[in-house]
Amino acid sequence: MSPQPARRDRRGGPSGPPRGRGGPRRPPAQDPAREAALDTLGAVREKDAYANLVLPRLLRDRRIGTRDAALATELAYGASRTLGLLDAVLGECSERPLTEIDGVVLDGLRLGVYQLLRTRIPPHAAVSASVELVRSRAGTGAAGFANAVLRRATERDEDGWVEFLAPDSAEDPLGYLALRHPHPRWVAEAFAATLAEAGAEDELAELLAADDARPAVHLVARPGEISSAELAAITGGDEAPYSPYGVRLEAGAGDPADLEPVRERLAAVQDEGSQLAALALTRPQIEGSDLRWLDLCAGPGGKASLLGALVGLDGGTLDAVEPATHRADLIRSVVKDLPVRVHIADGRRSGLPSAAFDRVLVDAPCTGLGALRRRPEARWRRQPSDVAPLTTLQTELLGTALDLVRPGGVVAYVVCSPHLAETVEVATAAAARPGVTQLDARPFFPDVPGLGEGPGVQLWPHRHGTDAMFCALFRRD
Ligand SMILES: C[S@@+](CC[C@H](N)C(=O)[O-])C[C@H]1O[C@@H](n2cnc3c(N)ncnc32)[C@H](O)[C@@H]1O
Repeated sequence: MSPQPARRDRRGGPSGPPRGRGGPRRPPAQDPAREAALDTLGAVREKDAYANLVLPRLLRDRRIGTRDAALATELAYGASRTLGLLDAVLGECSERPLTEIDGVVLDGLRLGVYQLLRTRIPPHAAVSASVELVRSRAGTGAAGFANAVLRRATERDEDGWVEFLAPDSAEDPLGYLALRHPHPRWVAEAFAATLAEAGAEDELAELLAADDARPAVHLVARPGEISSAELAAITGGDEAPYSPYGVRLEAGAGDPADLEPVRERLAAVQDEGSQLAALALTRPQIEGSDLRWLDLCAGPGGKASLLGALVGLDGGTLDAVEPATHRADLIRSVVKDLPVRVHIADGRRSGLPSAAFDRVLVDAPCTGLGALRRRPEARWRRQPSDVAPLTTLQTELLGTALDLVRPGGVVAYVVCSPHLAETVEVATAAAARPGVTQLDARPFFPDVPGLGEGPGVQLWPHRHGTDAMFCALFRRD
């Protein structure tokens, strides 16, 4: 069944106010969860803010209680993640183009459609709460418009809308899946290309579905301070399957920053894939000294903290380079009692001596397409044009790392992305340099299944429950 045509106003547009005009305002809605979610979407849209930084601050500042906080989180992160599907539904239900709808009204509509499609909130409650929210921010006329649009959105559930709006799954399977598990098409294409390289193209649906789910939180136990078994017992989590320092907590298990071992800096939040990539640098045997390690792109310090603790156990040191001052400050705060020296510098010209380091990590700036689960709005913000400048920087940073490592030493090139241009292509170009040998990284991810043909390792959310980290290892001859 196709949606009903929208009721038209005298100018021939759908009912509702023109941009920026509203009727008399009612007192603010008493709905702290939806208000916080709406303000989060507003900050993401207007200020390019990160939902997962804005919302926790709002919840704290407004002293929003646990139940409302859980609802606000579900709505703000869920709507940010599924934006492409929500806008496709709204595009069908509103005769006014979405670009002509006031931002705050559009965000209210997105939250409304999200509730209709993805929550158990009864449709009449989802519609009336969203309409009241719009009324409180944009007036009575906007509320009438929102009511008309959302009523049309109630005509189908999520499956119904996907079947109605998506391309035919036989003719355009990728386009279908990109709407079914909301991802921009170019991102789904990049994932499909990497899976196809590994002969695993049939895993795309599973990957996109995993990427569409709220991830578990992973903790890392600081080596020498606490074991993963102790950390799991204290936090009620489970020891991670692959990282000897990892603990997995249930998704939505509360704010991990409140956990005692995290407050006491015995543990930190770190995806298990990041732990594995950092550990891979430490595992290849090297001859001679092994006490001088370098993290060339270190902010905000997650891997520097793990590597600093490990090299410190043997009396060694880690140099950590980061050009952004505020991120260098974050590194300093997490490595306080570790043998780590922080340098504020561009990794390509840090002034550090060549051929001096035993092990070098290049955890390069990247598109972050491997961590879309954790950054709700990121998939819609990233653009294909972001890739080329990043691959240039990645190539330069990896080249510098290969100059800074000593003969016989090891370099790990790591990105949180499965995009072939950022992974295999950068690694292959580096391996072609004279005096550089790419190692098969798979043995340095012991007991991790599904690592493919090598020599690089690509982790996946649907296979490993980690972010889609890529790691390539090199030895300087
Ligand atoms: C993927 S993040 C590193 C994450 C970090 N290793 C961790 O585990 O917490 C990449 C970092 O590289 C930094 N960066 C950007 N350009 C850089 C450059 N030219 N040289 C060194 N670092 C750079 C970014 O500011 C960012 O902090």
